Amino acid sequence: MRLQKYNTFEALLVSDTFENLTFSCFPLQHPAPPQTSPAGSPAGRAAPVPSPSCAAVAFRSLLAADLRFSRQLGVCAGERSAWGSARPLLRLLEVSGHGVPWLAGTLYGLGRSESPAGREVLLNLLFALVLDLVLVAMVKGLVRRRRPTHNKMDMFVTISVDKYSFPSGHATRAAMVCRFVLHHLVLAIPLRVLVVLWAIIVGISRVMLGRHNVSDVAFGFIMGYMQYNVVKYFWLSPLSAPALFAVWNQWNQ
Ligand SMILES: CC(C)=CCC/C(C)=C/COP(=O)(O)O
Repeated sequence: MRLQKYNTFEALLVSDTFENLTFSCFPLQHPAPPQTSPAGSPAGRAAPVPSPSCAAVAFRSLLAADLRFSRQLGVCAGERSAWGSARPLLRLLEVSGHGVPWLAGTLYGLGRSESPAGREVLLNLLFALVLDLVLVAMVKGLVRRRRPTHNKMDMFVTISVDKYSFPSGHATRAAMVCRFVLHHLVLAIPLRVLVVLWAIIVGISRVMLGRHNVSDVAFGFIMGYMQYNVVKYFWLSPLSAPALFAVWNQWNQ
């Protein structure tokens, strides 16, 4: 049977419609009474099928709605999709929220920065970006939710866990970087609004490109928002990490 290939969470997610979901996971109607063999022997008895709880039915309904809604929003999933002509623009947005340019830009800034305060902020941004990659990889590897079937796997630089979609790494990074930038950069109001808009648009574009379901992005935003709290808690400074800054200063002399 097809379901035997999946773990429980995947089994809930492999079907694209509510109807498929009910048939491919657990039946939502009450099962037919178990059949017994003519002799009534236990060997001939069909295993009873458990009826799902209300919470399980509600959860599955939500997942089915998520899959269906995400498919409808995937209007740039291919060149021939409804809004396929906007795909190159959305792919540009994809690169703007990708880990490689953010890591490369931060490392470049660190190498060029001459002020200790600037270096401290950039070092913490580097820590935040690495933390984000590690946490997202862990959750993706644990949940193992497959990307939507309408996604074209033509993404720019991926790692093995990126075949999974929960949570969206772009959404976590966008939310975390947005909070980081708003806290540590002195920006005029229009620029602050632009940063927030960028984060929101990066998230929405993941669903429009067909890379993710809405729930992947929603959870990604929440996770990224909370990741900034971790960065703030473990903020690296000459006081909290004197050895690190001593090595750094030595290296830059
Ligand atoms: C290889 C490096 C440094 C980062 C990978 C960035 C990436 C491809 C994340 C996946 O994002 P989504 O989960 O939003 O598709």
